[in-house]
Amino acid sequence: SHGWGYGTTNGPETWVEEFPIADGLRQSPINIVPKEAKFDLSLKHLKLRYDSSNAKGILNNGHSFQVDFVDDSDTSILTGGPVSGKYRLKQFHFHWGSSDDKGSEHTVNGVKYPCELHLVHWNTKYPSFGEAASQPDGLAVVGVFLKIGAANPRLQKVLDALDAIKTKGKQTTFTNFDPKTLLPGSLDYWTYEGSLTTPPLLESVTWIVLKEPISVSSTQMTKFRGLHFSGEGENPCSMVDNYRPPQPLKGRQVRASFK
Ligand SMILES: NS(=O)(=O)c1ccc(C(=O)NCc2cc(F)ccc2F)cc1
Ligand SMILES: [Zn+2]
Repeated sequence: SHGWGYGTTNGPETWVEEFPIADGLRQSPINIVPKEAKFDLSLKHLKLRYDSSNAKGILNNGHSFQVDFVDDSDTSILTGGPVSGKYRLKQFHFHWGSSDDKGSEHTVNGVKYPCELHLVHWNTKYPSFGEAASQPDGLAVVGVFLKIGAANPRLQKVLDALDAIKTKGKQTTFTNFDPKTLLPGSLDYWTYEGSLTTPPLLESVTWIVLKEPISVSSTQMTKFRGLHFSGEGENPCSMVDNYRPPQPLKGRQVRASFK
């Protein structure tokens, strides 16, 4: 069947047919222009408190791979930053390119990074992720750029698990992992009101994009590219270029937590 994807016949330009919100007023990702971002003194520092024992499993969902977390208690939460209340970590995943010159969803002054990490959190004022995902203040996603440089040892445990989830639908246990180890030294961020970057493209995300990238080596990037969009026994289709291009700002203000 012809589910959404990133190919020529089911890619981002076609999503509006089934998900008309694709042309909505607060779509993501966007191009971030640092000079046009407004420093906002009222923005608090980002507080991320994660419990490594909440890591549960790692899954190839046919669009990316994600590391899922136990989210039945407030042990891995995001507070502060641009949000009020507590947001629980649900999963993290990545978007990447077929070559090192593209792959991120957000861009900075039009520059694409080879990869972008998304840490997905939901507002605990709602009973579940699914409920929160349909509310304007339901989700908070922290975006982290990956830049080609020295191999990043913090990524290794994730990358070593990919051989076990090569094809769509495969999953395996993934425990004792603290996603804080994937964050850069500075938590300076840009923030704006946006959406999920994949269908159903719901406009429920407060985006928190960190200014400082983390490193990844070209060799490590080839590990991401070894995954398949396709299932076992199907025509093999490399999982690459699973990014949506930047969307119109439509009057939104991007704020900066730093000068
Ligand atoms: N790239 S991103 O960080 O913007 C992003 C984060 C999460 C999801 C997601 O959970 N999709 C499935 C899904 C969406 C719902 F809205 C409700 C349930 C559900 F499983 C999609 C995109
Ligand atoms: Zn994402």
